[in-house]
Amino acid sequence: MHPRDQTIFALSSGRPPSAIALVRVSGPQARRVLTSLAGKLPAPRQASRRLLHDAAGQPIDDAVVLWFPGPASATGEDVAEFHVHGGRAVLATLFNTISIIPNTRAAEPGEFTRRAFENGKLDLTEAEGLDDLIHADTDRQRRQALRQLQGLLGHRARDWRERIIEASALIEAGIDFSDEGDVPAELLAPAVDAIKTLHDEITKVLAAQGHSERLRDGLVVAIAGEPNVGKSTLMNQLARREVAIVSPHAGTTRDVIEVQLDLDGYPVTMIDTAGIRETDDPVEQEGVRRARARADDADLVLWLVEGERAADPDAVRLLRKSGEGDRPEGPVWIVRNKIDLGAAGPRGEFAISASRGDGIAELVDALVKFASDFFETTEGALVTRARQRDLLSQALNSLRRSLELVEEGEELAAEELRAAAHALGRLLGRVDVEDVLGAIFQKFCIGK
Ligand SMILES: Nc1nc2c(c(=O)[nH]1)N(C=O)[C@@H](CNc1ccc(C(=O)N[C@@H](CCC(=O)O)C(=O)O)cc1)CN2
Ligand SMILES: Nc1nc2c(ncn2[C@@H]2O[C@H](COP(=O)(O)OP(=O)(O)OP(=O)(O)O)[C@@H](O)[C@H]2O)c(=O)[nH]1
Ligand SMILES: [Mg+2]
Repeated sequence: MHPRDQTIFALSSGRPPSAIALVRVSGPQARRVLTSLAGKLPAPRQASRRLLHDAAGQPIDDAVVLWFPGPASATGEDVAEFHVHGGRAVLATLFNTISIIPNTRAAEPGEFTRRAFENGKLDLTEAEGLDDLIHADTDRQRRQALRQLQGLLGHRARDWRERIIEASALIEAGIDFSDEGDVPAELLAPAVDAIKTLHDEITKVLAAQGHSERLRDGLVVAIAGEPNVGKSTLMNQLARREVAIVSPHAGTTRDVIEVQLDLDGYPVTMIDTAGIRETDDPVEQEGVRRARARADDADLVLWLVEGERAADPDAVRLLRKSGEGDRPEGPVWIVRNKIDLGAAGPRGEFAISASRGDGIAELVDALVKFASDFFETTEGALVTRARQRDLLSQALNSLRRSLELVEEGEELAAEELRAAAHALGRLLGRVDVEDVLGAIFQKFCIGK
């Protein structure tokens, strides 16, 4: 039997033990699974309380079960759900009992969604949105993912694809009409207009993307500076817990330490690094190397200084020196720590006491403002991944070439339109799916 025809099951809720666990079953045997464990088939789409039994007739658990006959189910197949007590032994017995029913097996990551996709319940952009929604940590990430799950990009892409195919039909009709050589311009005018409008619309959607791809994994802010200035203390203050070791001993932090923060809905990865200095200790040298690398990649560096000392401009410049390629040097904020000891820095610096908490609220406000500027144009963005951006750009390039060709009355214009439609077909997962499906679904959670 083909793996696609097997009935799959998985724990769709979090790790046991949990108060309640949801086990989903999808495929042709879902009905049999449900009736053999829970007795007579419950009414479709209605919660029913049942005592579940194993193959020997022994009780497993007091449960709630649901029956979604296909195709009106999340996967498009027959689906059974078991809402059980989320203990390890309950789940082990439940899985055992299901798996001895022929043609059933444990689901692979993303396999439920893959089946939903294959049964036309969602397109590829919607499946990507679903995965993002499951991994969303902040409210803004959630809203962006939900827009995608609801098909906002998918609907636009479907509409563009249809209109491109129509324009290409117009051109082909024009070419057939003229027996030889050049196609009369007035015949092609409607197609030209249509292509121009499409080109404008796709350009706008791409331009409105902002940093939406970054909203998925967050803004990176690195805390850097010389040893012992209080970087780890600041990190703990921002994280509101003891993530990093603090000690009066210079060279305490060696590894790069990360915490995920939710700053007013903006996801921020805060990084604490080893104090940067010349050292003979090879372990510390490696720490300094990592600190430099991460700070160099960060979207923002908080450069911590203490006491009366001015920030060493050379050290700061060195940190951000490798603005190689097209990446500009990123911003650095000077943050003066330990102001409780009396030293006040020049204006334009942040002044804090990481250990007492002075100035932290102001620093956090500024970070929120920075994040909100960074993600400003992201609100409402429809494009959230490189895959989507690349395919839209390809469609756009093909449209532009087809416009040049059609204005010359060239037959090849239709070919370029077909390429544009093809790129949108790939975006939706209508064509050439095999190479992307594995890559997308294997990163999904089990049970989704
Ligand atoms: N218990 C439970 N909760 C869940 C899910 C689930 O599968 N089970 N979901 C899993 O993703 C999400 C809800 N998504 C769902 C999507 C489609 C259908 C469904 O039955 N669709 C049918 C009927 C549509 C209708 O009548 O509204 C269909 O599309 O034909 C159900 C849940 C989140 N919560
Ligand atoms: N008085 C005062 N002491 C502070 C403040 N912030 C940190 N310290 C102290 O400064 C020392 C160094 O703090 P850490 O946070 O470990 O410094 P670090 O920059 O992470 O040091 P390395 O990891 O070694 O580079 C500790 O003894 C802290 O308690 C502050 O605001 N005021
Ligand atoms: Mg430290």
